[in-house]
Amino acid sequence: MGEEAPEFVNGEINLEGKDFRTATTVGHKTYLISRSGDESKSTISIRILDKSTQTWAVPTVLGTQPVNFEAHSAILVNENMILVVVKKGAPLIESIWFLEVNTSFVKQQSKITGTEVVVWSKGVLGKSQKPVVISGPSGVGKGTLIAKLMKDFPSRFGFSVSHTTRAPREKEIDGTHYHFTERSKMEKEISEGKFLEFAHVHGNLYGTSIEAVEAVTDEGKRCILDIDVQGARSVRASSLEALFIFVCPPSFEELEKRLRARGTEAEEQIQKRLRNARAELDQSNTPGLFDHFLVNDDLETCYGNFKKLLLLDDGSADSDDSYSTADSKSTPSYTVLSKQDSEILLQPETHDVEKGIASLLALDLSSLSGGAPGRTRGLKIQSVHKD
Ligand SMILES: Nc1ncnc2c1ncn2[C@@H]1O[C@H](COP(=O)(O)OP(=O)(O)OP(=O)(O)O)[C@@H](O)[C@H]1O
Ligand SMILES: Nc1nc2c(ncn2[C@@H]2O[C@H](COP(=O)(O)O)[C@@H](O)[C@H]2O)c(=O)[nH]1
Repeated sequence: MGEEAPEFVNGEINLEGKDFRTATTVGHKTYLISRSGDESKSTISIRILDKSTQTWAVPTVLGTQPVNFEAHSAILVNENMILVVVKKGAPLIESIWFLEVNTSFVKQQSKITGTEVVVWSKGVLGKSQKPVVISGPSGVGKGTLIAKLMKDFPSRFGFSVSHTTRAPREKEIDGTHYHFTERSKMEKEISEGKFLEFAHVHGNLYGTSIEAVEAVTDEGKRCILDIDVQGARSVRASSLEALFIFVCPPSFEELEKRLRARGTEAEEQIQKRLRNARAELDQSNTPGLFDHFLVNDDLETCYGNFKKLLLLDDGSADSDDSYSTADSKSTPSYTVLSKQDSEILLQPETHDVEKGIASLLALDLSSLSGGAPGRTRGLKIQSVHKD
C-alpha cells in the first residue's frame, strides 16, 4: 500500500508524531486514514480495523478523493461519516471533505461489491438550486429550448454533459454536446458507481455522470439535464432532488416532421425514435413522475412558459439560498479542534493567528444535505472572534 504499517501501543493505534495519519472510531470499527505518496502527489489511503476481531480490511474507496495535500485532521460527525480537513494552502472550502462509512449509499455499494466500502464526498458551502430534468420524445425540441435558455442566461444555468455510445453528429463536439465514449468503458464506469443514471435509448447507451452534474453546481449554476423518461425515473428514485419537466409535441405528425426536417437520423433510426416516442408519451403520465408539462407548438410561446416555470419571466432570479459570508478565499490551514452537537471548531495554524490573518472557525453541520455519490452541501462557516 506504500505507507508504514500501523503500530500499536496498549492495543490502540499509535499515531504519535504522524501528522499524516488519523484514526477515527465508529462503533466497533476504527478508520485509519493515511497519506500515501509525497507532498506534491499525495493521495489518501484507508484501512479499517475491526476491533471485535482485531482484523484489518482494505475497503473499496469510491468517490472523488482529496489529492495533493500535506496533512489532515479528522473527527467523527455521526455514526455515518467522518469529517476530514486536509491541509492544502488553498481556500478552506477546498479542504473540507466527508468520508462516508455507513450511509445508505455505502451500504448499497457494499452489497454490490461484497466488500467494505467507504465513499468520499466534498463539502460545499450553502445549498444549490434544484437541477432541472427535461424529458420528451426525440425531435420535440428539448435541445432547442435548452439552447435558448443557455444563450439568455449563461451565468445562471449549466448543461449536464451526458455520456453516450452513439456516434457524434456533424457539428457535435466531444465534451460539449456529449462525452462520446466506448460501451465497455462506460459500462465499467457505471459499475464503479460513477453514474447518477443511465439508460438504453434508441439502441445506444446514455447516462449522466455524477461529475457532470457536480461540475455545473460547483460553478454555482443551476444544472439542466436533457434525459429520456427512463433516466427521469431513475433520477426521481435517486437522492437528487430535481424539478421534472416533460415537453410534448403539438401532434405526432408535427413530431415526425421535425425529426425528418432536422436531417440528423437515417430512416431506420427515425422509425425507431417515432416508435419510442409513443411509449415515452404514454409513460410521461406516470403519476408523480413529472411536475410540469409544456407543449412545444409555437417555439416562442413554449420558451416563455418554460421561463415562467423557472421563475425567470419577471426578471427575478429563481429562489436563491443565501451562501455563507465566510471568506472562502483565505488560505490559512486549519485542523479540527473539537466538536459540540453539530458544530465543529477548526483551529488555524498558530502563526496565522499571530499574523492576524486567521481566527477560529465554527463549522455548522446542522443543515447538511446531499452527500455521496455527489457533494455534501449546506455547510455554514463562521469566524469565532475572541472578545
Ligand atoms: N416549436 C418548434 N416549431 C418548429 N420546429 C421546432 C420547434 N422546436 C424545435 N424545432 C425544430 O425541431 C427539430 C428537433 O428539435 P431538437 O433537436 O431541439 O429536439 P430534441 O427534443 O432535443 O431531440 P432529441 O431528443 O433527438 O435530441 C430541430 O430541427 C428544431 O429546430
Ligand atoms: N437517460 C438518459 N437519456 C439521455 C441522456 N442524454 C440524452 N438522453 C436522451 O437520449 C435521447 C436521444 O438523444 P440524441 O442526442 O441521440 O438525439 C433524448 O431523448 C435525450 O433526452 C442521458 O444522459 N441519460
